Amino acid sequence: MVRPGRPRVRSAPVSTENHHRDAHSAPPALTPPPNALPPVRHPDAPAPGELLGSHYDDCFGCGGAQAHGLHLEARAGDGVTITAEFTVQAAHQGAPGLAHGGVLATALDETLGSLNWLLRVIAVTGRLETDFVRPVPVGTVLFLQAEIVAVAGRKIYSRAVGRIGGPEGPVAVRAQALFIEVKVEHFTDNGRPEEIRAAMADPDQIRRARAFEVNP
Ligand SMILES: CCCCCCCCCCCC(=O)SCCNC(=O)CCNC(=O)[C@H](O)C(C)(C)COP(=O)(O)OP(=O)(O)OC[C@H]1O[C@@H](n2cnc3c(N)ncnc32)[C@H](O)[C@@H]1OP(=O)(O)O
Repeated sequence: MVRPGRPRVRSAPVSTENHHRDAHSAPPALTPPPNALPPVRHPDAPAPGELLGSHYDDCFGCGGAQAHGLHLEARAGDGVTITAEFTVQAAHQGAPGLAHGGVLATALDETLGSLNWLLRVIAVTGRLETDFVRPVPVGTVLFLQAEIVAVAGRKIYSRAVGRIGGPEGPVAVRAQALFIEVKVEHFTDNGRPEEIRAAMADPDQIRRARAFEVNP
């Protein structure tokens, strides 16, 4: 019998690739190749415990000039690790009272991006895979821990976890990422000229360099 109403949705055959991975294995593009090396902390990297501070005032992730930004604060850890925190604000909602998934992905991206400062290389996100494990209410402090796993040429493999409330809190989000090292021209050739000019004109050499994550 054919029933009226909405057409039935037939499911198309789906690749089984992701279903056969166990919970801890990375997909191929996020798995360091055999020639990958352990990351090396730059000798001038911030000391463990030191706040990294915002790299750019207008950064949505960490900048102070973004009223509705995350204002994420990252702190260097031991080795090539960092911790970071941000408080979910009403402006970050997706569903009522809950953080938007894209905002949580931004927090992971920003945290993982900040990690590269410990290597002192300029790198951008090539791939970011996120697992959303539990909902995150407005008002929550999301506590993030991130580490670089390996480096292969220009490719930097890293991962992060975000917990509710603090380092012992329940896991809310996880991510694995591949960052790609770039030259400063990546920004100067592609960014809108007015912001590039303003950043380059900053007399504070360190701030100017960090706007593009350049080794000062
Ligand atoms: C306190 C201060 C901190 C500062 C904290 C700063 C935080 C900043 C915010 C967080 C970071 C961001 O959001 S950054 C913004 C979001 N990201 C972007 O806008 C990037 C847009 N994409 C691009 O511009 C480009 O696709 C690049 C640069 C990623 C790659 O282009 P390319 O330079 O031409 O390099 P290409 O030859 O294609 O790739 C080099 C190698 O990487 C691999 N590769 C490249 N892309 C991918 C990919 N998506 N997935 C897998 N693999 C990839 C290639 O296979 C190749 O491997 P092999 O053949 O060598 O093996």
